[in-house]
Amino acid sequence: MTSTHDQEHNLGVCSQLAAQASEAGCRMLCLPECFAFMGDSSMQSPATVAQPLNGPLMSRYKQLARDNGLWLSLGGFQEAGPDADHIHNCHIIIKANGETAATYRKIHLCDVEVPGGQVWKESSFTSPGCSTTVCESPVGKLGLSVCYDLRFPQLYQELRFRGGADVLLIPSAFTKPTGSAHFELLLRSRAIECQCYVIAAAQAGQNHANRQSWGHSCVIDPWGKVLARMDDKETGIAVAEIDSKYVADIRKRMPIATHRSAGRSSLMKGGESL
Ligand SMILES: O=C(O)CNC(=O)[C@H](CS)NC(=O)CCC(=O)C(=O)O
Repeated sequence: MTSTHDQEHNLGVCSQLAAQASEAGCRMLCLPECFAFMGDSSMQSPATVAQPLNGPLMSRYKQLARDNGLWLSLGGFQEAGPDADHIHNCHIIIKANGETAATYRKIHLCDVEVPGGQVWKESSFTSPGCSTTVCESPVGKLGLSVCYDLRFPQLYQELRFRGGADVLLIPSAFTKPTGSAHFELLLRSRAIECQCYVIAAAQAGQNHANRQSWGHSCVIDPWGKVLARMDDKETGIAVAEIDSKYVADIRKRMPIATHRSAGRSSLMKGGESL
C-alpha cells in the first residue's frame, strides 16, 4: 500500500485489503510499517498524530479484524510515546476477535544518510523499544520486528532460537535506493538462517512529494524461496500458504539449532562469546 498523511484514506485502503484477504480465504493479513499514517516528517512530526494503543484509531483497526474474521499484523503504528515529541514505532498483533495478542516496539531506529542525499533521523521523533516479542497465532509462532530491524540478524536469532518463532514478520517502508540493493537479499537471508517463513508487507510507490518507497512486499519460505511478491507500486495482497510441516521438515534435515550450540562452545574457547 501507499500510505499518506490522510488517516481516513489509509484506513479505507486497509479495509479493502482486509476484504480481499478474507475473500481469498486468508487467516491473517499483514500491513506495512506506517500503515495508518505517513507524512513528511521534516514538515510534520509523526508525534503530532500519535495515539495510545487503546485510542480511537486503533479501535477502528480492531473492528476491521472482527468484521473480516482475520488476524492482523499492524506493522508500525505511531503509538503515543514517553513525551510530546516522541512516538514508539509499535507493531501490534490483533486477533480475529479484536483482542490484542502482542505488541513490539521497534528497537533499531533508522538514522541513515541514504545514497542520493536523503537523510533519515528516526530517533528525532521515536523512542526505541527494548524487548523482543513472540506470539502464538493461527499461522504459527510469530517473531515480531519492524523495517530497519531487518539489518540486525541477532534479533532474529533470538526470536528463533530463544523464542521459538516459525514465522518472522518484517513490515517495512524501505527507501528506493537501499531497497533495490538490499531488501530481498536480507529477507531471504533471515528466512534461510532462521529456517522460518518471512512475511514482509511493504510501503510502495509515492507516499508524498519527498518520499518514494521500495515496495516489493513478499512472502518467503524457510528454504529461502519467494512464494509471493508484489511490485514497486501496487496496492494489493500477496497470498501464500504457511506450512508448519515444511518448517519442521527443513529443521529436521538440516538441524542448525544443534550445530549452532556446538559451534558456540568451540568459538567460546577463544574467550569471546557472541
Ligand atoms: O516515519 C516515516 O515517515 C517513514 N518511516 C520510515 O521510512 C522508516 C523509518 S525512518 N524507514 C526505515 O526504517 C527504512 C529502512 C531502510 O530503508 C533501510 O534499512 O535501508
